[in-house]
Amino acid sequence: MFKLAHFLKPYKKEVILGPFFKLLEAIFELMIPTLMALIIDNGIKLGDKSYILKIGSIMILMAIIGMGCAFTCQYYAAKASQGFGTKIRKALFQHIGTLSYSEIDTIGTSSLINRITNDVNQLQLAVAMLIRLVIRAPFLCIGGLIMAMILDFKLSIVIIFLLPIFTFILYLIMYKSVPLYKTVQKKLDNLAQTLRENLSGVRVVRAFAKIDYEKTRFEYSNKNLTEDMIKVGNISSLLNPATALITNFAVLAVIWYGGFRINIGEMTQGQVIAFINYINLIVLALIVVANLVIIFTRASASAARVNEILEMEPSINDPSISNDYISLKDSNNVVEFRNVSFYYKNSKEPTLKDISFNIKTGDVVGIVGVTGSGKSTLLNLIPRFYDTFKGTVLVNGIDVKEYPQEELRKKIGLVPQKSVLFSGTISENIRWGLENATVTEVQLAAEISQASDFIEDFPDKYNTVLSQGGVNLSGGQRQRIAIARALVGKPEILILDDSLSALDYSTDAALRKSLKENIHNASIIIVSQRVSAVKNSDSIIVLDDGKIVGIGNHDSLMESCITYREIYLSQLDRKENTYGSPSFETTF
Ligand SMILES: Nc1ncnc2c1ncn2[C@@H]1O[C@H](COP(=O)(O)OP(=O)(O)OP(=O)(O)O)[C@@H](O)[C@H]1O
Repeated sequence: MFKLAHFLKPYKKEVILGPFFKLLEAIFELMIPTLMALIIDNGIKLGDKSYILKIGSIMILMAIIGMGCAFTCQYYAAKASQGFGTKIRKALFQHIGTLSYSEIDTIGTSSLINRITNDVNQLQLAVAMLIRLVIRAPFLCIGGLIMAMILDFKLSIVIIFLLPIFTFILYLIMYKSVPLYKTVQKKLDNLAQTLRENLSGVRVVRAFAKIDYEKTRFEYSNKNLTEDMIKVGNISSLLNPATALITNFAVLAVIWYGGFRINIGEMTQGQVIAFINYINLIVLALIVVANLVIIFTRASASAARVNEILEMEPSINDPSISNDYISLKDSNNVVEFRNVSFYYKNSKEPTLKDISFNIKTGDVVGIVGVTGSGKSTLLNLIPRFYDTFKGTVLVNGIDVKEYPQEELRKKIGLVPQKSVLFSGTISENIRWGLENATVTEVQLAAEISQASDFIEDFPDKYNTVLSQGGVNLSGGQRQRIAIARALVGKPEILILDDSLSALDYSTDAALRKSLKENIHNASIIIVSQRVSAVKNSDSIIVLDDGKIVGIGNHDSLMESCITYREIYLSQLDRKENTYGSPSFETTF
């Protein structure tokens, strides 16, 4: 937790003054039982109304000042803890932005969300408690003991006996419950993961009639978490009855021994009542201390999870020296792979094995291969979402590792397999590709991507608001907006990762024709499961199990590459059966 302390720096004043005001309140609170004793012994007993009024007024005044102190402390605690949380959330968010896919894969998106929300909340709570109670509770405990000793030293032996028994019980409860809190945190991650998958995939869940299966999965995670929570709750619930029992025994002992001492004139009734109040004060303060330990233990587990992210070094960094020369074109090969091999962190087998090929300026290159053969992985190496294990990826003849990432990615227009749009209008979504794009540029990109027709049909046209990332659009419409977003930045390399899959054959063909007619300076890489989508490309790369098994144009591959021929013939049969004739296999 100490590693996160610097986030509290801007709140030095609040962190110092908050506990100070709480301490003042505690001092007033400590004096109340003694003043009560005075009222009983000197006011009520002697029937001295003016004395009762005088001391009563002092008590009321102290209560009002105490309230003011408590309020001020509360204000400082809220300001510091909320500010602290906001700063950590911001730092986490920014740092996650610098991490590569590899680190994000390792932690998992749900866990990242949980850490930014739930874990930061735990830390906020700990800071609020630190300001409000960390000094007050021990002060009340020790102060209560001193006041009781001043009141009557002999009777305070009861408290001296009470304290170790009470501390032992607290220790037992915490010993059992604290490790469980750490497990609970992990199980919360699992629950969030299940929930996230379920909610984001709600359509698939329904389409596959998997509601019952998902229900069982959710119930399992939920039950798992609930069981641990109940265990923690059961253990913690022992605290109150155990405390009450011990306190009541202590009060009994005070009344018995105190009564005896009143009889022999060594104590007054007021003092015994004040003594009982001090016992309650000490016990309550001890319970607060126990809760503080629990809160801080949970917070330290959360702090470790937050620190894990903040200390995670991004595996992909910009080069340390500035490479001004990279704006110059260095080669005829826009993209080149030289003996590239790649592993995912958690896999034993390489996903890509010794890949070499090059793409010339203005070329249209298709990549085909069965599912899982490594097509998307290969594409992800071009914008350097991952680093190669062996070999080099070059863009314009320069190793991608020598580019500042932003510079490199500006050259590339990527349309991912799953079209991700953001809440906002259609034009805002397209402008993601080029912030300052003019209306004409946005419209042109939409026209090339065959999106303009359906956009114009919406009453608000380009100002149509996409709710929740475009759930109000069809899959094909989302894909076309994603393509327009990639096109508007006029990339040097346009990558379509199976991003025409949701289009019908005629729109697919029209889109490819439009790309060919309008995009002249860019090289285009098209990954597709459909051979028809890449058949007329300048060159086609055939991937099988992470290896290139063929490169060439359609005709040469039909002759030389068995895998390509098999894929083509299997699709030809299917298409003829389904659509009658392969008449849309035009353009590239
Ligand atoms: N983030 C990841 N972590 C670990 N393994 C991964 C990851 N992404 C993909 N893989 C694995 O790498 C292999 C290649 O996956 P990739 O997505 O590149 O295939 P693909 O050819 O694009 O498949 P598809 O046509 O189905 O999209 C698969 O075996 C997959 O399980």
